[in-house]
Amino acid sequence: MAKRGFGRSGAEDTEGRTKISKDSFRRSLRIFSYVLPYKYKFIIGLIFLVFSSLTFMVFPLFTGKLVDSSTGQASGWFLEDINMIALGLFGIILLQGVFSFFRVYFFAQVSENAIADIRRDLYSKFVQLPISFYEKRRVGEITSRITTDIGQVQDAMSITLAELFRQTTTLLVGIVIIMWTSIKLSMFMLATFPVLVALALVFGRKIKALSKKTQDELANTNVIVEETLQAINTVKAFTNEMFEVGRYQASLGRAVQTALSTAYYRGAFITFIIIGLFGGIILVIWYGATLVQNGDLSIGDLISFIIYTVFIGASVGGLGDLYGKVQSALGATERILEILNEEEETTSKALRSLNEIPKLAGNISYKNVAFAYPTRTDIAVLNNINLSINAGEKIALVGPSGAGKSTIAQLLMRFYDVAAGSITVDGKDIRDIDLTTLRANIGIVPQEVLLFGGTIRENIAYGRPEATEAEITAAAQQANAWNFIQTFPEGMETLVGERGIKLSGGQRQRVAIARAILKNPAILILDEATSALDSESEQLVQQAMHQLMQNRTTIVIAHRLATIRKVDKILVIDGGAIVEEGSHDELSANPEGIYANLLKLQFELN
Ligand SMILES: Nc1ncnc2c1ncn2[C@@H]1O[C@H](COP(=O)(O)OP(=O)(O)OP(=O)(O)O)[C@@H](O)[C@H]1O
Repeated sequence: MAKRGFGRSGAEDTEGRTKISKDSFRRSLRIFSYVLPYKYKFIIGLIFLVFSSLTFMVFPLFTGKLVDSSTGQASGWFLEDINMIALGLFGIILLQGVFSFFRVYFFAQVSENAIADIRRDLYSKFVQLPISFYEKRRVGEITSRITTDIGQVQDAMSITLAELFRQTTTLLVGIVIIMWTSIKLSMFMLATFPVLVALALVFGRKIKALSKKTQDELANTNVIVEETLQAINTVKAFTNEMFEVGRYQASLGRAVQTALSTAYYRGAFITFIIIGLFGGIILVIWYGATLVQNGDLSIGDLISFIIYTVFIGASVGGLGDLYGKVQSALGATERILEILNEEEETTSKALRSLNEIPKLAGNISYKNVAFAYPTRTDIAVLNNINLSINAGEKIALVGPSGAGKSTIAQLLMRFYDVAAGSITVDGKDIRDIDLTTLRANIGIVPQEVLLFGGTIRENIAYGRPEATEAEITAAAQQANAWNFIQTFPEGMETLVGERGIKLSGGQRQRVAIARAILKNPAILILDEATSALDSESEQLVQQAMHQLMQNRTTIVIAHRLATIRKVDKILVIDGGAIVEEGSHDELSANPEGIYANLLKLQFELN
């Protein structure tokens, strides 16, 4: 399971459960605001829950009376006839069945709808949270909020709460009824039976923990299998087959050891249940039988007493289990609420077409920009960056890996805010430009193009969802993508992504270029692919990029210097600062310069 760690306020154990306290309970109650829109259904469900719980409690009473009526001991009760009581019993069961149906039905309506609302809000929050939120957490951790945690809250809403109510009613009403039936026998039973059930519960917990340990050990052995099968080439290349077999066997040995020590406790548990719990029941029956013998109790009363005892025992056990579930649900609720309280980016919340968004001209200027990533505030990634690009100009950022080139581009999109200095677009600080307007005016062709599962058309249209068919086709043509798309039997309708065909790196880049063409932004960020494409594909991509750059302010993050000779200005970045600046000719004329050296190096490599 993903590690939990959202800087929670409540104390949580390793399984993500929160101690039940007034405070944690009060905080978690806020999740019930999601139930409010469905409150009438909730109340109806609650009424059926009360009815079904109460009819359930009448069942043993009628059973006892049925037995008593056979010996004529039921006289004086409102139903005396054996057939009438049996009929009444049927009636009760029928009612309970019907009540239970409506209880489940109404609670499901409430919980399914409320949970879908929470899921929607959580997802909507996720996509609107700033990138820095994601830097601090792992994806597994975040997705477990929307799966595991929500699942626990759903259980709580649909099952746990109802069960809690039902078991508590059973316990309280059960005790009142048995007291009323026979106070002596009740005292005797209450002194023994619940103690035994509680012991069984503690014992059961211990076994559950041990079983979990066994499962973990087994999971460890599976990790070895998965790892080695995935890297089977490496295993064979290093002739480490027997080494891996040994590792697997050692891991299996540990799993067996844990399983065997669990079996010891499990055996003891079963023995305890048989001797202890059933022994307890025998004691109650024995004492009850002596009361019957002395004429203090009727047989029917004893039978209903025993059934109530079993009910009470089950509810004591059930409540213990429910306590753990409520703890988990509280923990999950707090983690969900914590995310819902996170501050989101100030993007526009309305769905607007790109045409409605104001167009920027694309004059960019960085003034004394300094920056450190929120996760590593101690490391200055950029220092004192000054640059300006006029609308329509093209610049290239070059420099060693890790110099800060991509960071410069990311700051322009306001994925992060600068630590010092300012970035302006058209003379306005980007912190004062509406975030949606800013980003809608920037197009990006990333290094690694990720396509969504869907058709090629949908992937291109992602650049501007309202684009017409003709516009999409034109974009594909300009991006040099049309030709390869035509070679697929389904053309634009070809599925890509996980369930579809896999496009090559160059093809994916051309889809990304088509997306950017469709978006038609004033500013363009081209993050060149680090791995070289084959020369034909390279040429097609370069042509398409060239087409895309026309009349746009462009920042090229270049890894291969051959592709950037035509830009207006080249900035050499090293250690987070601009160390050289000029045209290709100017920079290559300085033999001591970094650019000239990079050129030489690439030339030698090629
Ligand atoms: N999300 C991040 N969190 C923390 N540090 C980061 C993050 N992204 C990049 N860095 C660090 O910032 C520095 C600059 O990274 P950046 O990606 O801007 O370099 P680059 O010049 O684009 O490198 P490359 O050419 O390899 O893509 C590097 O030292 C990198 O380790």
